[in-house]
Amino acid sequence: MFYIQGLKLPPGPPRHFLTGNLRDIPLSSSKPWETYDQWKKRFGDLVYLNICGKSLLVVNSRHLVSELFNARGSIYSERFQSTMACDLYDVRGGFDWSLVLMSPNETWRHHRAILQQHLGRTSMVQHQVTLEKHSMTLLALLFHKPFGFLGHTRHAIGAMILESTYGLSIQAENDPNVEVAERAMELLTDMLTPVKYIPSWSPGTTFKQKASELKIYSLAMKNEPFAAVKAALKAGNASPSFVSTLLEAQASASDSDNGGKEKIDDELIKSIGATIYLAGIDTTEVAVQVFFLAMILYPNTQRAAQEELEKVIGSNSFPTFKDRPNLPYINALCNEVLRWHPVVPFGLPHVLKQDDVIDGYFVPKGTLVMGFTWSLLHSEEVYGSDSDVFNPDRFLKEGVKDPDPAFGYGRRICPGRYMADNMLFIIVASVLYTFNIKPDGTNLPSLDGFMPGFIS
Ligand code: HEM
Repeated sequence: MFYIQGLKLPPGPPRHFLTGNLRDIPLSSSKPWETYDQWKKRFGDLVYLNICGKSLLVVNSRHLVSELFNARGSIYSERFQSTMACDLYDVRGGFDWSLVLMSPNETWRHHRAILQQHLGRTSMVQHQVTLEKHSMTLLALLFHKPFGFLGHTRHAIGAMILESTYGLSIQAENDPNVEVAERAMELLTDMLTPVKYIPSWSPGTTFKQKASELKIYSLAMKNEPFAAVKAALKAGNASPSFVSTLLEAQASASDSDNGGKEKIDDELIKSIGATIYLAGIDTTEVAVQVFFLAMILYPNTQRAAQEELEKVIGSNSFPTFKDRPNLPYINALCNEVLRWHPVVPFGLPHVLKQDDVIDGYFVPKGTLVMGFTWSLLHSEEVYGSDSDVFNPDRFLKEGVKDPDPAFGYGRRICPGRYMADNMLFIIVASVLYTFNIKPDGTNLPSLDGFMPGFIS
């Protein structure tokens, strides 16, 4: 037992000499949340781990995530800096322009404020035509090559994001902007798998090469689509988009006194534009994959959703956002997708800025604090004893809690959540209206196929 400043650390599994709880972490499990859930049952709402000297706190209740990330948000909103293996070769440096990794400083606040204007609930109306257009393209692709559904949905989400951000039309294949962004994402994912965080991991030449390649692609991902919008504006043929609007605001601010407003420079516009793709593509794609999986495993739910679509939309048109208020079951189904298998099951860790005391326990500065999203969204008290079952009906009941924890916590809550919700809705409604989703052959897919990592 450890005692610091006269107070105990929160409870957790026994630690080994030097490595702490390293061996307890289920790094290669396809269901790591099961281990954390057992710890929750054994130790309670706070579980403390130490991985080779690094403190990790897992928070298991809605009450405590709200207390820490909201009420004490001023000290629970940092992101991890240095100390990780990836920093040795500047992987972080490759993306330090993105607000996802920034400390909560003035620059981060400015980036978030601009992003929230573009992606806030009320701004969604301006993106919906684009989202509807790409959902129709998705249907055509699915019709011609149904087995390519994973690639088609990723392409549709990428096109939705890139067109609303840059106003660029995306080619069906070999689009240069998509290729650059995809390579940057591929390298980043490869280098940030959990195994890379283990200090015993030994950096090698391949890692160094990938790190320098990542830097090149992360810059290209930021610069190239931005340059295309600038050129289109100059030529007078830019489609309206987030970036074109910001560039126009920038031009009008430099023509006049900007009244003390914060400056919108090229670097800021480029960084926010690329962050939208970086943070939005994999997350939304996984949510759509969870939807396909659930529809295969729960055919009665699929039928119930299709019956609602047929009743509300009839047979003469395809679903649009105008239909949304009349589709309670589809909305409940989208919520259930986010709840049943949360895309980021452990949340993105926040870092504690200074020593703190929680419920009489001492928590040291620098602790990585994770809201255990999977557990909050599978709480039997909140969602009932069948919380492991995919059942949209639970969201039709009065007073049931939304799956908000799926989008993180406090000051760092996902600013793209309304966009994600809109993309998920239009894809779910359009696909279910048009197709039956069935397994290939008689074998049902297994729930063991989830990949360990931040995004699962
Ligand atoms: C189903 C889809 C999505 C899920 C489940 C999701 C989930 C999350 C989570 C868990 C976080 C971490 C929040 C925290 O630190 O507590 C996050 C952050 C973020 N998300 Fe999303 N996200 C999704 C889609 C999107 C989209 C479409 C965008 C952009 C259009 C986006 C932009 C961001 C950004 C910029 C951050 C970083 C915020 C910050 O660090 O201040 N996300 N998201």
